[in-house]
Amino acid sequence: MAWIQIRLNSTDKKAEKISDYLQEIGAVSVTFVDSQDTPIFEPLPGETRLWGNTDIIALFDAKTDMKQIVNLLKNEGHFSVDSAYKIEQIEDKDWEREWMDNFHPMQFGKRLWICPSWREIPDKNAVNVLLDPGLAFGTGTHPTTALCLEWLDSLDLAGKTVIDFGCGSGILAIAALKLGAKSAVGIDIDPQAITASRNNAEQNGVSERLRLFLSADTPPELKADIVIANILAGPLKELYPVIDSLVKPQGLLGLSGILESQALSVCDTYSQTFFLDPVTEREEWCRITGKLKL
Ligand SMILES: C[S@@+](CC[C@H](N)C(=O)[O-])C[C@H]1O[C@@H](n2cnc3c(N)ncnc32)[C@H](O)[C@@H]1O
Repeated sequence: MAWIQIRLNSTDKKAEKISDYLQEIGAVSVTFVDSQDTPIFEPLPGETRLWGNTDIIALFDAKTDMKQIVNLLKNEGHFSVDSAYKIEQIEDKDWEREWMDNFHPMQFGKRLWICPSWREIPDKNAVNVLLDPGLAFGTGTHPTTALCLEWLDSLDLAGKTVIDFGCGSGILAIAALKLGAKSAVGIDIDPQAITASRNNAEQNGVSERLRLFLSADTPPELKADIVIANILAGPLKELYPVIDSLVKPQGLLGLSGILESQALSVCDTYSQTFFLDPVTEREEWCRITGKLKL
């Protein structure tokens, strides 16, 4: 399978914002490379690097209209009309190798680590989730996933049931199971996410405790002690009646994928039936948590 990659240079400060935007407009992965340290990423012809810093490499499906992607980036002010960028067609194996070079174990909260399978596990006594980058969202590198993982790490999940709504790679459900949850359910609209979650659960030895459903096939009476949903503010508001109905009485809710500027309106919606905690922010993104009132 072939992919299209766009590479552009940015200041370190702007890189996260551009990465978030690239993922919003369909990038299946975004990687940062320190442009100072990597001779293979020399400045492109015509590119002046006033601040040195970061190369952003985003991967899109081969059918993507890259002219449209470039126009969207320019319209959003993420780079100027004459900024240098490079678009190239690449093969699966090249992309995988690039990911392997740039993906390292990451710690979330006190107990939890997400570790690529080809790296040494830094702390064998920690709760280690083995997870390799794939085509479904969720490796821990995005602030919204990180916020969710840290929340799960902070909870006592022993014996609890968990629903991961919008499971992507299954990272949150698998982390919850490894942190002690009794069982978990992953739900997604994307069949690729269901496949990725199943494979990742197998790799982590938790597949017997994880059930997976496409949204349309979700059993009607499904409920859990803890529901976590890292989608986006718009869908989270639209899905309020569905997500609300999935939480058991006195159950906990964690929401992410919400920009700071959207937090108030998501809180307005969910405070109808949840006691909400103070909002937690990270790099323009938010996490909203709470407890069902009834
Ligand atoms: C930002 S990713 C989150 C993945 C993972 N849970 C994480 O935290 O990294 C959002 C996921 O929600 C799924 N999604 C979007 N809208 C949905 C909906 N209406 N119902 C179920 N899943 C949805 C997407 O397919 C995607 O896999």
